[in-house]
Amino acid sequence: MAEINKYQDTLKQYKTDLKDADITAKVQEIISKKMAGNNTLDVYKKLYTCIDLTTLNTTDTKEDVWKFTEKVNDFEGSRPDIKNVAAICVYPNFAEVVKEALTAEDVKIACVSGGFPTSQTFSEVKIAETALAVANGADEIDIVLNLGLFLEENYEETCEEIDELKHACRNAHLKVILETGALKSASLIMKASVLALYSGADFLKTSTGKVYEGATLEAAYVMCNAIKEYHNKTGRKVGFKASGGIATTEDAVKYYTIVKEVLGDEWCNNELFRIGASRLAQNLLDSIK
Ligand SMILES: O=C[C@H](O)COP(=O)(O)O
Repeated sequence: MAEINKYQDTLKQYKTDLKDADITAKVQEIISKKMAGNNTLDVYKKLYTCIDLTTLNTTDTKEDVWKFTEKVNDFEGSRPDIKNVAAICVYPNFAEVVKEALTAEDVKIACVSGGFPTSQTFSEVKIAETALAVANGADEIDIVLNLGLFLEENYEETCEEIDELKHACRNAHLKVILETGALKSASLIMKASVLALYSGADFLKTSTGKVYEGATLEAAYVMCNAIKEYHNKTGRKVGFKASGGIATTEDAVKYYTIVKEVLGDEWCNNELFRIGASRLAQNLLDSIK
């Protein structure tokens, strides 16, 4: 009971009864007033460096992943005015392939893990999968919040599982995917954000890009506000990753605008802001021509 109260008490420190209509209005105001100022070549170039270049296909082969990695290698130095993507994001069984193929500097290896994309498996399996991904070269691990536990308000087990996975990450960074398309309401997204933040997440990530609706600006706004409030209370900076369905330069600039307005310039770099995307990179390059 004491443990259950611990998580309820943590949630009480944050305003979690949010009205969806208020969030939508706030997002529209930010985009209409601030987005135009971010439609610049410098922002497009920065956005390129914030991409987690993703291939998460059921049909991915070692050869596909090797070629995917070679494209990132080939980009290195081909456009001296643009730095490379932040990371290559693959299924955990391909960490080793990326590690072997990757020659581009400063590009991280990110692996989805923990029973991605559903998180519906044994904690032991999630821990083993995560530990193996890290042992095989992953610098970053993207797991999905256990939505079943969260929605039945079993916050203790929800948080303990994240904490255990954080330990399995060792020095790798942990991104916690809230799957906001399944949570839907701003209040649930805020609660899930707070619990993930207090369980050791290094990044909050919106979506898996599978089954449910991907990132929305409203979810991004709520999550960035949670990160901001958490930083004000604790001093710890946690990153934000938007993912799922982000394909155009316009989409990317919109998310950048939300991050910049809520969290400030300090968050507008690939240490604290990522976009997970399989189709965005070429569109951004076309906008920079
Ligand atoms: O985390 C990354 C997402 O799965 C990518 O989604 P996407 O294929 O819609 O860009």
